[in-house]
Amino acid sequence: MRQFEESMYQLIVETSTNLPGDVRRAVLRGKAAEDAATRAGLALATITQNIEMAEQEVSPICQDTGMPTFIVHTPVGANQIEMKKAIRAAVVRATKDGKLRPNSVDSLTGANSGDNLGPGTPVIHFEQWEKDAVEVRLILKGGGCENKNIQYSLPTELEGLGKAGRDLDGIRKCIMHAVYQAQGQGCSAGFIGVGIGGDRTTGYELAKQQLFRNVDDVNPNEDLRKLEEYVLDNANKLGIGTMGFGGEVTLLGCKIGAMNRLPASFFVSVAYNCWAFRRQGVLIQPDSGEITDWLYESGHEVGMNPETEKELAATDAAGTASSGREIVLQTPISEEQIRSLKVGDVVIIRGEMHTGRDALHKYLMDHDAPIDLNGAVIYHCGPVMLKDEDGWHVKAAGPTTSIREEPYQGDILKKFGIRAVIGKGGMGPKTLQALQEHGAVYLNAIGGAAQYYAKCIRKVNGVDFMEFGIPEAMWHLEVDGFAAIVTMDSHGNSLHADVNKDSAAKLEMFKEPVFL
Ligand SMILES: O=C(O)C[C@H](O)C(=O)O
Ligand code: SF4
Repeated sequence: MRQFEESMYQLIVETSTNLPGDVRRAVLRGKAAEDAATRAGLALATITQNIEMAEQEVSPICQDTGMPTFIVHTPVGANQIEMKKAIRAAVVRATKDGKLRPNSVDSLTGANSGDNLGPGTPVIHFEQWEKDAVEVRLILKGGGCENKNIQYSLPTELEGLGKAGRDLDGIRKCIMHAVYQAQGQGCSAGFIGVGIGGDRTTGYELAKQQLFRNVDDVNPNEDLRKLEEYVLDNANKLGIGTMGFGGEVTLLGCKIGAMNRLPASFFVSVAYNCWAFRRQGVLIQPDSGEITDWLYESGHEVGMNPETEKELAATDAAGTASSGREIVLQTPISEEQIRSLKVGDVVIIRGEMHTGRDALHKYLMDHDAPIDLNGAVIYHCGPVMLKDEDGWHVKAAGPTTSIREEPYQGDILKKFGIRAVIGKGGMGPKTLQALQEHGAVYLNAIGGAAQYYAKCIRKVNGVDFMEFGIPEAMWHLEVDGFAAIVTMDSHGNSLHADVNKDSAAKLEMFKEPVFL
């Protein structure tokens, strides 16, 4: 097994940087179904471009490289202890090389271990089988979409859908509701894995297992096949759209599995995965540890932007077409400039912005900021950063889910004079009110487009709070050409509130029984 560690390293790099062929095809199908001259069309064009960039740069598709989860099948007698050591070593090396973000955080102290090792991380499951080869599958599922997983206990009462009973139709309602409740926050358009039955733990495990199925496979169980097709067709009628911008494409894949349950329990567990659906697998020759086969079609075979130049032109056109306006904002930004912006405007940011997420927002509530934030732009982002003799470099830097900062954001805006917040998925009424009172905007960047945004960062001007760990530190970044869409303005308008309301109304269309 000399080569096993190297093989695991290759598996991690491939999974993090090169989206597999079946997933790419699903994204392309979504793009074809969406009107290019809309906000969702623009988002999909950015996503496809980002997928290409990640492959070319061999850098993370999304900065959140998730919870590395390895599922290993071994022949009887294989040394699992050695394999575990090799997997952990490969994880450490991939983290050092910027292919994985340091993502293992002490739940009590908040300390980041820095190398992705820690109690419970990475996740490694072993199972024996009677074949000669070793099989390793890896999924890198990010935190934002993980937060959108949901588990239902039937019978239950569902918002908009009424009673969901212990039958196929009750399951149908749960799945439709699961897609609705995720809105754009798990970086739709997404893929869902559903586990029917089991207990609370094995139900979620089964849901995650479904994510290892090929996007284009056909469920051998006739009832489940019908349900998968129904959900895929109908979830797209909810109008949530890519990034929750509204539109035709909300779901790209639906896979459902069933297992036995206890008489008293009936769980439907849903694992929501973003479009950055990173999973791969390899077959390993057990003596040498070398890779003999990849389990999913390589992304390399499925080009995302056959006519990149034309696409880019179309993207720019779409950006302006969606609102008719494209506005350059140079930091620091004045209140007057902000007040002139409306939902739908595309802004291009130039100057300095500052990253800040969970740890920083909590801190700023009762401390001073290390720099002057008057007129500043805060970016909800936990980047992948590497340091060499020339200083820090940004390897991946897309937005994180903003709603987590809802309890703090309004107060912090006012306290420090911040004029713009960039993130994804939108924020709630408290922030909307503060935007109006103080004169600020919420800008939605395209979730997962970590290479696309990293390219806009010209220089790392500095960093504060390194003690929070790389993703949570406050990075001061010099940007140019950083495009984002105004989705909440200073006049009380919120695209997110509108899409939420519209999709809630549409959800009610699915109230009547379908599977009797
Ligand atoms: O942690 C991140 O950078 C992003 C996260 O996956 C999210 O979707 O919010
Ligand atoms: S930021 Fe979006 S694309 Fe990245 S892991 Fe989170 S949910 Fe997925």
